[in-house]
Amino acid sequence: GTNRETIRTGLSEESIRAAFLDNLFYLQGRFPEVATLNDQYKALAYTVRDRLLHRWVATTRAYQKANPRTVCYLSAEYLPGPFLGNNLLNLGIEEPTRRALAGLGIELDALLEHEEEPGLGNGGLGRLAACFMDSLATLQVPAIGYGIRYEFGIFDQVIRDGGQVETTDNWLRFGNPWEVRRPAIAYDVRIGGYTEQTTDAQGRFGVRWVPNEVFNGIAVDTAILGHGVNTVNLLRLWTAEAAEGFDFHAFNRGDYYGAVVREVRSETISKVLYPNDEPEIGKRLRLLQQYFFVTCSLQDMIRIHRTTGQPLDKFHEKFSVQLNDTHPAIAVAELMRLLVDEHQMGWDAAWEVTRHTFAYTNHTLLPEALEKWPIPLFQNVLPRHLEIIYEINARFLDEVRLRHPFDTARVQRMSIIDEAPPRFVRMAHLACVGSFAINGVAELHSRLLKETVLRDFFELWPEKFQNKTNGVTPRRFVMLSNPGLSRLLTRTLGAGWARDPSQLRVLERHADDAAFQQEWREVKRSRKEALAARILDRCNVSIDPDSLFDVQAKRIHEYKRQHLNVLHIVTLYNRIKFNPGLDITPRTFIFGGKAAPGYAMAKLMIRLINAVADVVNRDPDVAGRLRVVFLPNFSVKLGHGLYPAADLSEQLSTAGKEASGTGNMKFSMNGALTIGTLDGANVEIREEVGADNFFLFGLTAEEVVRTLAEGYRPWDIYNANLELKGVIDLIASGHFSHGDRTVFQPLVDHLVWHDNYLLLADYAGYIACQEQAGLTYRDSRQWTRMSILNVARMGKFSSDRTIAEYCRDIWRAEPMAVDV
Ligand SMILES: CCc1ccc([C@H](C)CC(=O)N[C@@H]2O[C@H](CO)[C@@H](O)[C@H](O)[C@H]2O)cc1
Repeated sequence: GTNRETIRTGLSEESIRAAFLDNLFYLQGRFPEVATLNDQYKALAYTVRDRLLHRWVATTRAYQKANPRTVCYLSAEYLPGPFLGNNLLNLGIEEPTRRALAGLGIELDALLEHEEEPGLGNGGLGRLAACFMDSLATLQVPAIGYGIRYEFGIFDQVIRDGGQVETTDNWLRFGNPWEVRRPAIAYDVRIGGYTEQTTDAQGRFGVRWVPNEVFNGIAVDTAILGHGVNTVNLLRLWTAEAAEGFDFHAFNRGDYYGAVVREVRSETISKVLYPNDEPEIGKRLRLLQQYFFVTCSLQDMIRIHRTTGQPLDKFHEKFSVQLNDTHPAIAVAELMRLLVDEHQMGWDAAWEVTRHTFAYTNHTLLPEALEKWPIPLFQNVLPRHLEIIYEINARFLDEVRLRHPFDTARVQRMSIIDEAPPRFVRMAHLACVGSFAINGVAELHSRLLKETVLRDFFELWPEKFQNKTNGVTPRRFVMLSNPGLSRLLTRTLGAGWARDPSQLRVLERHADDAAFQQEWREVKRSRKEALAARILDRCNVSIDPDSLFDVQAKRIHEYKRQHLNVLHIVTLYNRIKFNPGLDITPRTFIFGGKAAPGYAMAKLMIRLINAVADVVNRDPDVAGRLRVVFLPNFSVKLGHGLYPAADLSEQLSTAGKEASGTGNMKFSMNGALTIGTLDGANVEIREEVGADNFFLFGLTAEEVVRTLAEGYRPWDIYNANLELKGVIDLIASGHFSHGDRTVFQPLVDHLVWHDNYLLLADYAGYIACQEQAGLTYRDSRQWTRMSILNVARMGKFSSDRTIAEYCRDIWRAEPMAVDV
């Protein structure tokens, strides 16, 4: 006789079971005997969603009442991962739910496995946004995440004949129980057209923008529940629709295409995620996507602000808006347009509000990744914004000239407009001029930003520059992904570590305790066995859980140097071929990662990994001492099984190229040791865990610059290092490509003649460091000690610490408890 109340909100096994059966019947129209896996999953998802909803409503009500300062995160990408497991964890009902379902003969893990994840991002930047949303809610900071609800996310990767094949990510085919469509929250999005001067009744000059196309942005909301709190923050993603859908008149004229063309054109805006993690110049749809979600988000913030009754010139006191890289940077011009054109604010007053509203995070130093839009395209899509940007730029350059008279070169370098034909809008410059804070995502990266790509801006505004070293949420990446480790930590330290990871330090005193070490190894072992089972099932490759699991999982990119990892594998292979009795530490090399579809060298790197795997895995001389696996379709969900099972985490980027990295943190938090360069957050991980507990190799960022500046000749290294020459020649010989010497020629040629990312320069150091790691692994007492110390000292890399710093130093936002 559970009453209505508990069926919707009860957290007990009984009420969850009752609610599940209720939803299976009333929402899925099924009874248990005929329910499909998807029916069961949806019924459970709605059951869990119900238990979020009253917290969601309570949070919204509390925010309306208290009108707190609110953080708005503008990101073109979010990689939240599957929701069910994380919501069960944050509600603290995983066990009662598992029992409730078991009572009906249903495996919770089967439903967790069934869930499609929203792949609305490419990699690090998108996942960081999701970790930030988890920490903002867990720290009870009022926040809204704004983005795009792509109908098709990052492609699904299939490996066919050793190569990557992209297939459409139809993640919404079964619907999405976690989202709530808000048709009443819709905004006009104007595109193209022209502008004209106007004078209003009082004779005041203004500008009218006459667009040649208008469509709508509709809000689709997802609840983001914090861990162990009542706070539910909003992830508001915009979907595009035609202002007027079906054109009946066209239909009556028999012009059926005409009847639907507007619908099709507008829907295209939020149809698909751009699968590249570096910009492609001049993609009109990409600019449309960026403007689309920015204007809907700013219009939504202005609507919320007006409900508080506060005047618009206090907008920046209500909202702090973070620009997640330059992708939303058009927001600086759009807020000016809304304040000046739509709300008749004077330019100066509007600029005061704007420059105190935005803060900008840079996520990459790669020059080719800094977005700039050709002016003709910009003029065509956003004519009014171009005028506003010209005005912002004119006033900005006046300030630069004041500070640096006669320094025309500096003025040209700093201008938001790149005068090189066809002339471009530099989005990073617009972001810097329109923001009160600019930050990098790791100490080294933030320093290099000030010394290189944003040096001029640092010299002009040193007070704007900050560092905010990235972090990851320990909820998804330890508690959810590694419950065995989580239980061992809680039994040893109490449960406080999940909310305050600095408590992990207490583990140091257990690092040499034999019994604890044994438990520690069993936790890792069980995850390695689970991953081995998954790899056997997915890739039909059997791997030995006793071997050293050596893992590199991240987007495929030359600066991340997956091919340096392959050079090590072929080196070991050659050593075995040369001396079959060689006593090496058995290793299993596991790769995961997608390549941008248009990035030929990255796709060739995937081909090389699979080609080497084919040969090494069935070469009798190797006799199982080496195994190579490319795990297809790396995603947040696949990461759940990978991070806890790794012994060694590969962080091989050329120093100065990886802004931070976040996978490095997830591996280390799960007890993997890191082999890496002094790049990005590796530097700080090594500082925290101790140099003795980190396998370091490679040139430093300064040495990289010097080596390239002094004229780098990889050919000489190739010829001087016989083992390296043997490795490269074997690849070039076609040994891994059925004798076909042409397949990997481009990669080999690039290495020995250009090697922009200094693989050959770092090769010898890397191989020696790997030998060290292999030897250390044999001393399991020493290895386990290092593993325990790594976890003990990873507290800094919780995204809670990162978010607390953003709140203190940039957003000036305070936590606000919510009672239900
Ligand atoms: C326009 C295409 C595009 C898409 C994404 C990006 C991102 C900036 C790439 C990215 O994901 N950067 C990664 O951001 C992480 C979070 O801060 C860092 O940890 C990684 O080092 C950085 O490569 C650039 C260009």
